[in-house]
Amino acid sequence: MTATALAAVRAGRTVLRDLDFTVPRGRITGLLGPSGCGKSTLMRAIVGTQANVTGTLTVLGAPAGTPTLRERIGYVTQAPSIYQDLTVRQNLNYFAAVLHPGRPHREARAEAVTRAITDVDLTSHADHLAGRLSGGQRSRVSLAVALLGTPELLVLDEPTVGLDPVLRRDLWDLFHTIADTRGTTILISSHVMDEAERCRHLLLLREGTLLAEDTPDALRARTHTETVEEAFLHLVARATP
Ligand SMILES: Nc1ncnc2c1ncn2[C@@H]1O[C@H](COP(=O)(O)OP(=O)(O)OP(=O)(O)O)[C@@H](O)[C@H]1O
Repeated sequence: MTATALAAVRAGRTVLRDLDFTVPRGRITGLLGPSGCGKSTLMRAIVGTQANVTGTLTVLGAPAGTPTLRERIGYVTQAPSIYQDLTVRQNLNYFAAVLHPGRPHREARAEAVTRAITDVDLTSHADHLAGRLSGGQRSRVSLAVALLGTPELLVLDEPTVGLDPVLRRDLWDLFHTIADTRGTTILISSHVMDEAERCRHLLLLREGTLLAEDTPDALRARTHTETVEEAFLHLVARATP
């Protein structure tokens, strides 16, 4: 994925400006920055749902928003997008039917559902109501929905927000497994800087502009800091006159 001179305007205000970056394929890229800096807007631009975007944005070789990209991208928004009054399997059956409707696809659908439930390690909860699951389990159901179409690109908007450290670690292990075993490109946003250490590539965003694009190691090395959080603060201080 590459962006050149990417900008976005929301309600008359420029919320992304002059972004140039590359997201490498088959790896985990972290989109990090404080609340309100434009992470969700950028993700919406990438999946093609954001209005008033200018510049060039190429996703999986096609301009962002191209209809054929829809089934090649899995997108998990911040707000839970699953039905609380359905079980985990019923939720997935429903979304699988939207993706591949019709009787001829029935077997493939059932297989895809079972695989997605296994992928996110929820087999033992498959028949539990989504509304009775913990926050972390619900996040995993949303992720399973996104995995149904075997996407080449997964866009995950703050998937670990509000989760305890153990669940966060488990989810990150899952993201790495998905990237490593399937070559899926993953873009994950977070405002928690320590999550940056788990990414292969980083985009640091602040007030709609890109503060840095680098690997965590290179970022720490060139700012002479120990953590990405310190590196971020160092770069903010340098950028503020
Ligand atoms: N529906 C909207 N209409 C107008 N402006 C909006 C809308 N949603 C967000 N914004 C503005 O766009 C800017 C970027 O918001 P965005 O949601 O992309 O940030 P974010 O980094 O994802 O924040 P958070 O981490 O809190 O979700 C903010 O200044 C916000 O006020």
